[in-house]
This record gives sequence, structure tokens and C-alpha cells, in this order.
Amino acid sequence: MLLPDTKRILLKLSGEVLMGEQEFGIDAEFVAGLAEEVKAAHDTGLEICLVIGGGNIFRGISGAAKGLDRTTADYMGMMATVMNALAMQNALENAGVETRVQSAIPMPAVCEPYIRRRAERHLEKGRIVIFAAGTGNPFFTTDTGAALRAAEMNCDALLKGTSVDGVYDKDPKKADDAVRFETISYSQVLSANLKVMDAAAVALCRENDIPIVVFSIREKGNVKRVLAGEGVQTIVRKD
Ligand SMILES: Nc1ncnc2c1ncn2[C@@H]1O[C@H](COP(=O)(O)OP(=O)(O)OP(=O)(O)O)[C@@H](O)[C@H]1O
Ligand SMILES: O=c1ccn([C@@H]2O[C@H](COP(=O)(O)O)[C@@H](O)[C@H]2O)c(=O)[nH]1
Repeated sequence: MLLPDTKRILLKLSGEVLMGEQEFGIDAEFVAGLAEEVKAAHDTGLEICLVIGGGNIFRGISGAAKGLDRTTADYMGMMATVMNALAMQNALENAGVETRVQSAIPMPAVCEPYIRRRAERHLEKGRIVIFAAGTGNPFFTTDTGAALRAAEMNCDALLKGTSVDGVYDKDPKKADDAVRFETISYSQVLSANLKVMDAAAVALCRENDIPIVVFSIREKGNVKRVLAGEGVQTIVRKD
């Protein structure tokens, strides 16, 4: 086990990777593969909270750059995360896992509103709870939403499955000589302004002593591998 005594995790999956090989949107086959991986982790007895980003559909900051009002663009981004949550719910249920989606922005015709105690009960019953719409507030990201839910739900760790295999000393997509950290402290990530996760999310995890594990979700089988301590990843934790 990567982190001993881990019973409940929050798994944050990049929205961007849901595109698979496409240029936009949701690759249903890729999502089905991801669902199988999440199921395999769930089958080991772990309680799993899920958060999915929205980068495959819409990011507020890109919308704002094209002239949209930032707040409106952020609400659009949050709605994109609800679409991804529904796609993942569908894939998980096809794989035979019971799930509930809870949205930070109430959409009663589509999913449950976020109610912490209710989410707790779902987890106790063995369901995977997918938290959608981030924090429900503009000017945030799903990473911060994930950190917030991880703290509220008393998760033992936040696993960020993204397009890179860990935290580097500089952006590995921009610098060939970037070096990956095996472990790094919250404070180092913040003081060096390493961009793999937004600062609010890192600070929230630091305050609540929730280790963050950054790994690549593009590589098949990585969820199980990382949980078993066999994968390539970076652990962000206190000194
Ligand atoms: N120091 C760094 N170490 C690792 N990755 C970094 C670093 N600095 C910047 N990055 C970039 O951070 C990105 C991952 O974070 P990002 O928030 O963009 O994705 P995500 O949260 O997984 O996706 P989404 O927003 O679609 O959910 C990678 O694309 C990587 O290039
Ligand atoms: O709490 C939140 C979470 C997200 N947003 C908006 O949604 C998009 C998509 O989320 P990503 O984390 O980038 O995948 C984000 O760009 C924001 O525009 C938000 O406003 N508040």
C-alpha cells in the first residue's frame, strides 16, 4: 500500500484526459476503461469519492480570454464537470458499481445536491460518490473542489490522476530537463509556485494534513498500481 491505513480516498481525474485520442469532449471507450480501473480499486474495499475536471469541455479562463464574462465562463466550466460526472456515473454503473452524483450547484432533475451527511451514508453503503460542479463558486478549480471535499469527507488521501506522472521542478510539458520529485512538501510546492495543482488546493490539503498523490491517469492500470505503491508518482505531504 502506498499510504498505510488508507480507507477512504478522493480520486480526482483530469477532465482533459477523458477526450482520449479525440480533440474535444468525451471518449466513451476511454471513460469505460477508467471506470474499470476505479472499480478494481473499489473492489479492494476502499471507499472512493470521485471528482472529475472539465478541461475536455470548457475552462472558465479560456472562455474569459475569448471575451466571455469570467463568472459566466466559470459557471459554464462547472456545468462541464457535471456532464463528465454523468458520463463517469454511466460507465461505472455499466461496470456494476453503484454510484451517486452530488452537485455543488443544485440540479435536482439531474443528480443529488451536495449534502455531506448523505454522501457519508452512500459511502457506508459501498457506493462511489461523484462530486460535481467543483466548489460551486466561480474563480476556483476542480482541484480546489477536490481538496475541499477530501477535507469534508475525511479522506485519507487525495489522488490526482492527470496528464503528467508527478510533480516536477518545472513544467515537464515545456522543459525536457524537468526533474520529478518522489516526495515534496506542501510548502515547497507553494513556495516554488509549482503549477501542477492550484495553490488553494495545496494549502487546503496542507491545513488538513491530506497527502496528495500526483500520477498519470493516461497509463492503463495506474490507479491500482499507484495505490499498491508500485507506480510512478509524486507524494506531496508535510515535511
Ligand atoms: N511543476 C510541474 N510539475 C508537473 N506538472 C506541471 C508543473 N507545472 C505545470 N504543470 C502542468 O500541470 C498540468 C496538470 O494540471 P492541470 O490542472 O492543467 O490538469 P488537470 O487538473 O489534471 O486537468 P483538468 O483541469 O482537465 O481536470 C500538466 O499538464 C502539466 O504540464
Ligand atoms: O469550483 C470550481 C470548479 C471549477 N470551476 C470552473 O470549471 C472549469 C473546469 O474545471 P477544471 O478544474 O479547470 O477542470 C474551471 O476552469 C472553472 O472555469 C469553477 O469556476 N469553480
